[in-house]
Amino acid sequence: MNTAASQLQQPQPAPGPAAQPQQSQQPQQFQQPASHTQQWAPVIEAHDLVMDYTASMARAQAGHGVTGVIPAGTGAGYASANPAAAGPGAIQAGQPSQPAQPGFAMPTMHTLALNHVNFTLREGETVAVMGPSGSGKSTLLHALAGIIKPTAGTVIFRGADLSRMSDAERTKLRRNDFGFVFQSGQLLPELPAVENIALPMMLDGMPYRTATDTAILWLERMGLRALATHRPGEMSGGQMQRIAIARALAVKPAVVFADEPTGALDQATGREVMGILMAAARDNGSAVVVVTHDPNVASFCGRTVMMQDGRLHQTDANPNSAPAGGGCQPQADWGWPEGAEPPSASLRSAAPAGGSETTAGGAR
Ligand SMILES: Nc1ncnc2c1ncn2[C@@H]1O[C@H](COP(=O)(O)OP(=O)(O)OP(=O)(O)O)[C@@H](O)[C@H]1O
Repeated sequence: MNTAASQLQQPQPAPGPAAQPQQSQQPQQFQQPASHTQQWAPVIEAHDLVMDYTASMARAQAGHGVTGVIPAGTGAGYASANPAAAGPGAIQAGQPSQPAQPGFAMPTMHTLALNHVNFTLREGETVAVMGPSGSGKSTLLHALAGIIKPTAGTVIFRGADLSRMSDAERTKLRRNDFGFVFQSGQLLPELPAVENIALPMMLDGMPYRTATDTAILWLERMGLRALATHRPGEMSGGQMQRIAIARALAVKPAVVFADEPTGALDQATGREVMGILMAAARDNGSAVVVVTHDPNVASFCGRTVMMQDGRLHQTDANPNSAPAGGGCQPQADWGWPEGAEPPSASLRSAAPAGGSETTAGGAR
């Protein structure tokens, strides 16, 4: 990586409700890495999140807001994808919730994609979300990022309740304070790399020239200066992901949400992309939430949490990257931690009903 470019930094807003992204009219400058001493305050706090897609869709179709209240702790009244994990009174998948009435059957086979989840992300912290397919990982990420409105529960970003924001305010929040990296396909195919990176900055009001100058600096940092005028269709998967990372981080987001960011890459490229993502986020002071099936990807993060059947199970500080309690700690070379015990090893063996610091009403 270009040494000078690797120091690409932006001024960090002070944590707190009043913190706003700073919008410079100059290209970003090279600065010293951000201090992490102020990065322990919560940046996102999620309380008692419930996501019932069926109920939310029904309420939306009926023109109601999403205010459903579902009993905490048991998932009572709802089917579980894993009946053994369902609480007492839970309805098994495939069973109607009401006794059948002659001539009128209305099965409600709801599955809670989020079942009373609590989650705290601290400033600058890096967290991996793992778990089986369908366990609710992406739903959690989308709820934290304000992409979907949970059926119940609250998401607080630096003291502001997302559910109390208008759609326009939430859109602004996503644009200014959050960055997104998906598995693939997030780049606009008709724009060259430099404009793909510049676009979110321009949407935030930055003049074209300043935004593209800043984008060039990011391209240099990514080692992709030569691809500035290339369109996504002319790039490899790894190159596209590096462009996507630059685009996500160029707006100085407080939080980067990454959903399977290496899912379409081979292992070596995935390792490289994760190293770049984490180094850039660290230098930016951005917190990161990574949804992944890959324990090697999770091992880049300070902490791993495990989703199963809509519940968030135990948290596990990754010994190779952060002290207990999480936090973004730079690794020696931002490669795979050598000889690392994947955090998922212990998580995989965790009993679904084990103590959770993140399930509503559950003991830490
Ligand atoms: N838009 C939707 N409408 C209805 N149900 C949905 C929707 N999105 C997800 N679900 C359901 O919510 C549950 C959780 O899905 P989610 O995508 O969050 O799981 P995941 O853990 O991210 O899965 P994967 O690892 O396969 O991506 C699943 O049962 C899924 O079918």
